[in-house]
Amino acid sequence: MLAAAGIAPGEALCVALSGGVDSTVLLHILARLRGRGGFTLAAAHVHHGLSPKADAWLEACRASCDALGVAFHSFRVQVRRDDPAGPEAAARAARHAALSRVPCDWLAFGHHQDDQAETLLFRLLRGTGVRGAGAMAEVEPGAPGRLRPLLGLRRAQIVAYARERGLTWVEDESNTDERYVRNLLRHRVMPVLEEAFPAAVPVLARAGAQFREADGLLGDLARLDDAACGGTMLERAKLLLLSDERVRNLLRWRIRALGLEAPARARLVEAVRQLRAAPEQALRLPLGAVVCCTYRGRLWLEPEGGRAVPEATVWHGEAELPWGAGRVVLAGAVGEGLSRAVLDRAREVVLGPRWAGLALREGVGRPRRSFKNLCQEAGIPAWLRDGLPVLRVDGAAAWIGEIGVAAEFRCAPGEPGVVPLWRR
Ligand SMILES: Nc1ncnc2c1ncn2[C@@H]1O[C@H](COP(=O)(O)OP(=O)(O)OP(=O)(O)O)[C@@H](O)[C@H]1O
Repeated sequence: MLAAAGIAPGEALCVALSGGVDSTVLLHILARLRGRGGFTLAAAHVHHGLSPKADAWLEACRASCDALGVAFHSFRVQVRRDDPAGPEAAARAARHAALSRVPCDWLAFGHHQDDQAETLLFRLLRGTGVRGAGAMAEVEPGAPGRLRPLLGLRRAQIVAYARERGLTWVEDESNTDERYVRNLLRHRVMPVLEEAFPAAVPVLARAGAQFREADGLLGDLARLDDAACGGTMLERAKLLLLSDERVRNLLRWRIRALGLEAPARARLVEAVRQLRAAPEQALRLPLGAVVCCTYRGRLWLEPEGGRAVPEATVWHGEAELPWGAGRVVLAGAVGEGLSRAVLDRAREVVLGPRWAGLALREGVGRPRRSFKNLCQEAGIPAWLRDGLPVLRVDGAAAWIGEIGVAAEFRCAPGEPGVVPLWRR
């Protein structure tokens, strides 16, 4: 398995050592393989301070490492018992954050096949999608990567190994809420399941591997659909040519690519329904941590609560300026856009957001219209207005993204001009 993970000679492995039987056995096996595997070995223990035995666990881990000549790291983390996520989840988050600071190429965990089967069942019963049903992978590339070399072994095999070799380990007596449900599953449900289906554990573990494979394929499909729909800003019309399932899969994939949790299925179902029901309309569809925005044939995701209003930048003739998550390209042209001569004569040209009292005259002889009126007429929804780029020339609005150029700045036929293009 270590070879299959692509562990190169000289790479640093670190066992996440709780002091329980699983990670203690893992430590012993890896210590024996050290010479042949060509990797360096260390272990790290996280002291959560939740149990009165926490100090003893840390010392037991240190002693196991000393006996094997394995470098030992320990971390003390603060876990609030009243954490809104619950002490178990808070401890897990703090533990994983601490472990990811260990200077190593791979962290090795002691999860085994019974853990895998329980994880899958637990997640299915709590409600999960294909991603969650994939449970735990043997190899998770990353920095550091994660390995679970014991995933193919049953708990009983691990305990038998530990007994045969006279290893000592500590027992975790914690019984907080989530543990309680997990323990119920482990001690009451699994034995009944195994009585009826003797191969329940390996079968469930295999199902996890199949879900993981399916999840990988869904990711591949989303990547293809994303590219076909235009990449960064999706083309709504192309997106709607896909089946509902593929649109949902693509949105889910995009949300995860932002490092966020995918929303509940019902939310995605509703969002896709609304996208189809009003294919022309500007929409803001809540999807948990993000909002799916559509406007004029484009579709994109924004953080919930909207994006920060982009900052103003002075223009010194650059070909483009950053604007929020996108940019404004200022392309040279003839007889089009803003008059180059007028811009060159200006004391200051700034790309920034709208300001109070902003108004613009679209044509010679036409009245100056307020920003609000211009937006209303152009059908620009209120939620999009703070994010519109405005080119301000000596205090006057010369161009507003999605609206256009002011009459007094417009380039005459045959004259050199500058055409601003907002690329999101
Ligand atoms: N306090 C700890 N310090 C270091 N490693 C730990 C600690 N607790 C658990 N681990 C590592 O995590 C593995 C799984 O532990 P356990 O089953 O208790 O955690 P879990 O909460 O079910 O899993 P996970 O943290 O992956 O969600 C252990 O075999 C061990 O490798």
